[in-house]
Amino acid sequence: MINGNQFLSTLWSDIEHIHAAVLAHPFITGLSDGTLPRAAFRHFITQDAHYLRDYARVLALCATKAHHDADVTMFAAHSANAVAAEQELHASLLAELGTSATAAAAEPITPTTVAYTSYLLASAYRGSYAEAVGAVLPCYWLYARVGAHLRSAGSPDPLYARWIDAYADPAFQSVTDQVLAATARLAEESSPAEHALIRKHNHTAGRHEYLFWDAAWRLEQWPV
Ligand SMILES: Cc1ncc(C[n+]2csc(CCO)c2C)c(N)n1
Repeated sequence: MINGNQFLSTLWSDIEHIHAAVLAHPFITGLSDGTLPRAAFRHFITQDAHYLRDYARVLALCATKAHHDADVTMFAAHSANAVAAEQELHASLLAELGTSATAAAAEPITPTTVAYTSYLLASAYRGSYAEAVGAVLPCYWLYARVGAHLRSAGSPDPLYARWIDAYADPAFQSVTDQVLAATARLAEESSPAEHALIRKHNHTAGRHEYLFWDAAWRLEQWPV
């Protein structure tokens, strides 16, 4: 049997370079120094609103596939409450950006959002519980770490500061800790083949997380 916390260290070392690349990305440095163009932030929030709708479904699939009652309850609660809290934040940020959640929902879903949500849905529908957990993990983990980093940096822009405060919130850090604990337990109960799948999905989802920031920075649209 492997040690769950050691496995978490391996998972983190697999995505550490992605975390470093995200912190150095002009979208993130722009959030904390206030230079991020509003258009890029608006693109991000609009695409993230699309993303969250599918992410809630992916978490519901994790709940369906979980092996233990406690994990069913945890993922079902995150699907219902944690995602809803983010959706509320987005609705209020969109209002301050001069638009609305309804208007944002009518905007096209851009290529990177389609790629990431399709990948998550396919992994969670088709894969084992371990695969589904591997795929959803970087979403929590990278946001918790990025939020903690940005909190110490802050932002002179009140709108960006509100976004940072939401992800640096201890409640948000605590949902991440719950998922990390569930992942550690799962690893202790899983085969080496499942460990390899968790690592593969953690890495691929981490890469999608980077792309998501980058697409907002580029104001990505469908070229045709
Ligand atoms: C692209 C993208 N990746 C991660 C998150 C953060 N996040 C979204 S749902 C969820 C689970 C609990 O709310 C977390 C941590 C985001 N907003 N957008």
